[in-house]
Amino acid sequence: MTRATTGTAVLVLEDGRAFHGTPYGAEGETFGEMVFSTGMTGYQETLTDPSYHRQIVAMTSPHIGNTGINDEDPESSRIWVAGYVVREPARIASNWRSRRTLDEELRAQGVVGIAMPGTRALTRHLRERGAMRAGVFTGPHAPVEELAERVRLSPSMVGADLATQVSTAEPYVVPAHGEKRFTVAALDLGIKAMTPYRMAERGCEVHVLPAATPAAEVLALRPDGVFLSNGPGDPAAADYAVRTLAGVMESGTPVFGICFGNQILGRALGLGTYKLRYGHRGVNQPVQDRRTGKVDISAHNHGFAVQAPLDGPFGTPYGRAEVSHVNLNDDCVEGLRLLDYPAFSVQYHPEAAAGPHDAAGLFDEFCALMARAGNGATEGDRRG
Ligand SMILES: NC(=O)CC[C@H](N)C(=O)O
Repeated sequence: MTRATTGTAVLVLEDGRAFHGTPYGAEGETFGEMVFSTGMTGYQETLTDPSYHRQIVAMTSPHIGNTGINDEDPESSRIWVAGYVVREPARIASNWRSRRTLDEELRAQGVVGIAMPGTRALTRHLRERGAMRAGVFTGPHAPVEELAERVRLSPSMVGADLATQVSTAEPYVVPAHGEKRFTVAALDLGIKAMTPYRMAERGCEVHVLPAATPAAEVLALRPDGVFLSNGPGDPAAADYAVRTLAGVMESGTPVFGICFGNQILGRALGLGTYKLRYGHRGVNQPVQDRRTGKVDISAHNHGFAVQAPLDGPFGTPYGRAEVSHVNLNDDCVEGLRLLDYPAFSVQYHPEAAAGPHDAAGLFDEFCALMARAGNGATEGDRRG
């Protein structure tokens, strides 16, 4: 049972706007970039997604915590969000898998949050004014203008290198389910557990590597393909990953990237990245494959995007490339495909944790790319 909400809490934005409510989760104070997620389901996956490191997440779905917390759905070993904002916490957690309440879990992991009636007003404010920093303060607090000043002193997301802070310290292997077909080297820039799982299901043995692993160490595994994961922070600050990818691409190894990985591939192609006004976070973003016209409803969590020409193929150091997918809400780049090199990437989340499974076929496409490149056990195991 969730405790009765007592006491006061306030959410303060860097522009001085304040929202009042009651404490939810741990008491104290926290700072981060204020973002909102429109997902109606999947709060457990959202909370444990390393891409949310240093972000305070507001849920637009008004009732959060209904199914409690289970031990199967976390996407990593801890909650990563810097703070949590909900409208109305569920008073009862009810699900056969539930082990404890969301409130208990937030408290146990020291995550400061607020329950407040104004989540709609907050979301509209961010949509109009754009992304900004925020702080949550529980208990008796200083005047709002003083708190806003402290928020303005907290670090910005622009220029933040965060992937190295969330990445695995040591490499580890996720074995293939059934017969092994491919060796995949996955650069962990903030990887979610479901991602290597989706590849393992397709016969990939996935070697998950720390974010700053140099190309020579990646290639020493003699991988059939290299995967670049999602991750937190500004892609413009992750030069080490761009360098690693450039080294990998000199070898001709197939590449697949998602989210942060799409941005890193974009940078390796010589493209720029920029901060979106307020980003895409949720499980119902319409993305169109420009080759087939097919629309996937997809899971998103990104605040930056790649700047690329939409009017046809363009030149890169690896031959021609094109924008493969666009978001139908705002036309932003949602995927890149190289035409003269076996590499592609998407800005969204085919691992679908949480979210619809429309884009799961992209993992099959990666396997097909590795098979076509003449790698993998299906082509005869040449590596002995
Ligand atoms: N989920 C992700 O990989 C996010 C990528 C990047 N940090 C962004 O906000 O755009």
